[in-house]
Amino acid sequence: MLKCNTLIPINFSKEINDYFLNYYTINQWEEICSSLSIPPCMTYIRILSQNENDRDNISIILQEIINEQCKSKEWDDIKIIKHEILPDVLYIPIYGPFNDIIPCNKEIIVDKSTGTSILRGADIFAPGVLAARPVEVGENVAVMVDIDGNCRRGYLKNYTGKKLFVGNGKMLMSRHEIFSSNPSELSGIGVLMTQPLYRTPSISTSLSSHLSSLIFLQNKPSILVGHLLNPQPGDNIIDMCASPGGKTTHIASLLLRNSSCNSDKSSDGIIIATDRSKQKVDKINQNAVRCGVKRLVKSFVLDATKSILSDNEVINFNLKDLKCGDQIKGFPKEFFDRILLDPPCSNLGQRPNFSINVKLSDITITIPDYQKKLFTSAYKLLKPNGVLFNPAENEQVISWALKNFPGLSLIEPEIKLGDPGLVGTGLNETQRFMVQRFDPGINSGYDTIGFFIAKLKKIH
Ligand SMILES: C[S@@+](CC[C@H](N)C(=O)[O-])C[C@H]1O[C@@H](n2cnc3c(N)ncnc32)[C@H](O)[C@@H]1O
Repeated sequence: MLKCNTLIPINFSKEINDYFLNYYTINQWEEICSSLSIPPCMTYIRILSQNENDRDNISIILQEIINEQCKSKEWDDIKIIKHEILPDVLYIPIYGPFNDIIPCNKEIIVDKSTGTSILRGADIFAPGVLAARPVEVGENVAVMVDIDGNCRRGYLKNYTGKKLFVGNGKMLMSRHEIFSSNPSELSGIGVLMTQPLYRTPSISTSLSSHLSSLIFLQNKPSILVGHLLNPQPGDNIIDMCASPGGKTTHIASLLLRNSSCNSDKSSDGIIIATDRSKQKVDKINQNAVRCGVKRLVKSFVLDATKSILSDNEVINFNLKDLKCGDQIKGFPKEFFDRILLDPPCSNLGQRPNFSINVKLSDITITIPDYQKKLFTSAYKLLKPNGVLFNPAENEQVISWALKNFPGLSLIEPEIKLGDPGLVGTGLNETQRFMVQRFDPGINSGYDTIGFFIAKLKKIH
């Protein structure tokens, strides 16, 4: 039997531990560090139909696929569940860890992103296999993740670098088939995960079938953002950091649903989705097409830190002149009724993770400063009475915004699924209970990635 390391808590530097211990008890922080290395206990799925009754039908189709997978892998049944509060959400439990699995003698090595997908239920696509001793179709293998990224593709010997066991699988392709072509030319499942450390159906495999136009894999707090934004017919909405478009497409679906009684299609409203490169904007477009909301989504390349038109530029501005996919200069001040600002963050809350490389200065200076720059643009683009959503890095950015932008205030969220904001971060007691925090492994973060949401209104 091979001796294997299994998942261990994320190890942060002393300065990062000390920083977070200002806000969490030791027990809470240890729980967060352990939870970051394991998957959440649910996979969330947003249904793409605007008709909530379709959730039942989609749930039946999905359940059949899940039943087939469980049968073929000889697992107990796994039941899909309807979310009690979010009407367009289904979720599937992730069971584990199955620590009693005995690793097979032969092993293959996969990269970290493949390892992460395995822990969330995926089988292994052939390009994800980094190395293997000679192995044939049908053989069982232990699947190990290359933690330091040092394993060369196609390595033939026993890899002795740092590696972690994520389960056993069955080869659907031989070593020869996997390594005789370029990864870009390879496709299909190379290894079926028969005994993963965490057990849940592989929904991404199903996505290649007709289900891709019915469902969208998305984390629960991200789906919550769309519901809280609650787009209304006639609204001018912008999602300023939108790619790949998960939240944009959800907002568009909700707008379609909210406009369904409205026969005048020209007043449905509009969602502008911007990101900083053409490639990222193309991705938003692809998702808008897949989700059936292309009619409402106009996407452009725009640096959100420089998105306000000068007085001269405003004179010639006409939204209808802008061509989807183009680089644009920005928008007039106070142009939007609702703004979603989902800025880049430290990704500290993503899970599962094998290691996290983040510096304290990233969390306390670099990222908040960048978010503040983006926030300043968003504030200027917002109409008086407009609503701004900011899934920011943390409470400090929101507390800074409340002090620096007169007329801005937090709004009580209509749906609360998260925990209050942290103590000692600049928000007062009332404000703390108006933001929502999801900390991996703790209370509301038990079943999700880490996340933070604030809903603000510009009163004047
Ligand atoms: C957290 S992701 C957005 C995820 C997206 N809202 C979704 O739900 O699918 C942050 C995005 O911000 C974009 N971004 C970063 N800086 C930007 C800038 N100055 N202008 C526009 N987009 C920017 C990144 O390219 C990235 O796609």
